[in-house]
Amino acid sequence: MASRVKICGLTRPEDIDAAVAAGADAIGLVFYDPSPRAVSIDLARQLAAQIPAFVSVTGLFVNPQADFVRQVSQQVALDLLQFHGDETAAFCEQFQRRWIKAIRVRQQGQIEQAFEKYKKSAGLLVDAWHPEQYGGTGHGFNWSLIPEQRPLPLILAGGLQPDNVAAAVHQVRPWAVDVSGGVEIGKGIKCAKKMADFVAATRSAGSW
Ligand SMILES: O=C(O)c1ccccc1N[C@@H]1O[C@H](COP(=O)(O)O)[C@@H](O)[C@H]1O
Repeated sequence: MASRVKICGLTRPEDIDAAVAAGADAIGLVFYDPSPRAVSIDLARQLAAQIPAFVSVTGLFVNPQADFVRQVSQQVALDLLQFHGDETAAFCEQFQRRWIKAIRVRQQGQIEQAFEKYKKSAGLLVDAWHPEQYGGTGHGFNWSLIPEQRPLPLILAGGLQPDNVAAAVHQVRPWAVDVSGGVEIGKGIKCAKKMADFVAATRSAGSW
């Protein structure tokens, strides 16, 4: 198996084209207003329409109102919902869409508990813990907290960049890696070269 690549927090049409050309398997659009990477529904609809078949589109939410998730889902061609806040499993399940849950890791045993709590998800995303931010911090965490036994696909995020993603893939062997800040030249402004280097470095880590 080889780790898939999701690039998150795109806000510009040219960055979508560059991410697709780089070989990203999935693109993430942020629907969380405080984020500098947040997109409006109108912009998201345009960006999603640019994405070709077999590259999936994920919508990222943080503690959203259910009506807002429904409104976005009706208007934007999303393949997957990503919940990055304190949402319960029951909340995430209500939309008749495939979903993944992100957790912010800071202690032993937390990931094992989340596998159980979110067992109906399509994957568990593990990100760095931060006292004030829900994600997109550019910080990593101690990968040795990640268990070998994984009842769900594990998506590794948090501070990944072209220079460390191969080591991350070697050590963790995640189903997928997810990057935002590590391929940017400014918040929400992606760099085509960094995205290409990130995908190439992930692929260079090989398969197992
Ligand atoms: O990108 C954001 O602004 C964001 C805001 C709130 C929650 C999550 C967010 N992004 C996700 O965070 C991880 C790690 O990002 P980074 O690579 O460390 O910058 C990733 O899944 C982003 O999609």
